[in-house]
Amino acid sequence: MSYPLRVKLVDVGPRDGLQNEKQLVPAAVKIELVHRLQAAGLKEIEVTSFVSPKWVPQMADNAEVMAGIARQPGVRYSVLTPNLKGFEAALLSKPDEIVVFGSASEAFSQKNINCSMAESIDRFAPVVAAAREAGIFVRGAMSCTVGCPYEGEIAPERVDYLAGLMKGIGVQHVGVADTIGVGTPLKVQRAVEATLKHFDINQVSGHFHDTYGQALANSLICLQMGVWQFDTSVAGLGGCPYAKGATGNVATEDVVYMLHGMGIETGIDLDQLINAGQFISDYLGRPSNSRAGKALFTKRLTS
Ligand SMILES: CC(C)(COP(=O)([O-])OP(=O)([O-])OC[C@H]1O[C@@H](n2cnc3c(N)ncnc32)[C@H](O)[C@@H]1OP(=O)([O-])[O-])[C@@H](O)C(=O)NCCC(=O)NCCSC(=O)C[C@@](C)(O)CC(=O)[O-]
Repeated sequence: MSYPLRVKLVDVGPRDGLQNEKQLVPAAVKIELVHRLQAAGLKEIEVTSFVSPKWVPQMADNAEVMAGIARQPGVRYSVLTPNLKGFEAALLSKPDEIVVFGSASEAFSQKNINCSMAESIDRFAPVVAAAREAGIFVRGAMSCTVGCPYEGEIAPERVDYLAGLMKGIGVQHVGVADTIGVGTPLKVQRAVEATLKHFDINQVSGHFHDTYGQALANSLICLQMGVWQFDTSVAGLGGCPYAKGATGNVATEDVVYMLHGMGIETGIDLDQLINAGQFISDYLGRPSNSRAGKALFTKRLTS
């Protein structure tokens, strides 16, 4: 079995991780989290989303957070933009990358962005065109590629269809997301295979929530398929407001621990990453969801 020599992780903690928090997290805390993540060696951070504040109040400080970051050369800062209004607002914050987000499930598309899959693509098309015209890289997040909180299991044909639509409007990279963390490795493999009909292996990443404890196994099977880019969330923060019961993304610390243990480079300093996870967990007043993070932090205290 061969594995990639190097893996790129995008920490989505400041956006996906915090969007579902009931208490408003101050912009200064979000900015400090971004600073700690870049200090730990993360080269891409999903900072915030330019969505409706009525839908996701936690992200209402998007411009303030983007403006407050002391940007580090070599680090890419990405933001979610569901429509032209969001893109135009995001543009003022000079993101390196924008993310349009669609779903392989019709029901989730309606609940999350208030439109059908086809309508979402019509909305994304001018956003993608404008971003590419402005020289901004475009990623597409594909939600519910194995399971949906409203429709249940999702067939790979739905992923094939969505990936084809994303490709058709000029999206440059897609994330195969298990939004509610129900996927198991062979189902995830089929979703990735469906995506690979439209995108090159270098244009595909995995985005796995860990609700059922499958996210590391799902990441591993992707690695075996040659996928080398993953979204992860420091301290395993997260959940989507429109996917009730789903827990956070796989913890960045757990993925880094696994990858380093396999001899795969990430460029991330695990000690500093654990500090970042501890910082946000302390702020939120609850333990980190990262198994490796907790174990290594306890070991540090007792040695
Ligand atoms: C898409 C909309 C806006 C449609 O929402 P809508 O209500 O259908 O929008 P609308 O066009 O009818 O406009 C209604 C109001 O919203 C405003 N509006 C319209 N657009 C914007 C905008 N961009 N920014 C700020 N305001 C906006 C607009 O100006 C208007 O304001 P009003 O006249 O009533 O005062 C809404 O459904 C929305 O914001 N949804 C976002 C939901 C969300 O953020 N979900 C979480 C992210 S996805 C996710 O987490 C999954 C992912 C990516 O991580 C991968 C995975 O795990 O699956």
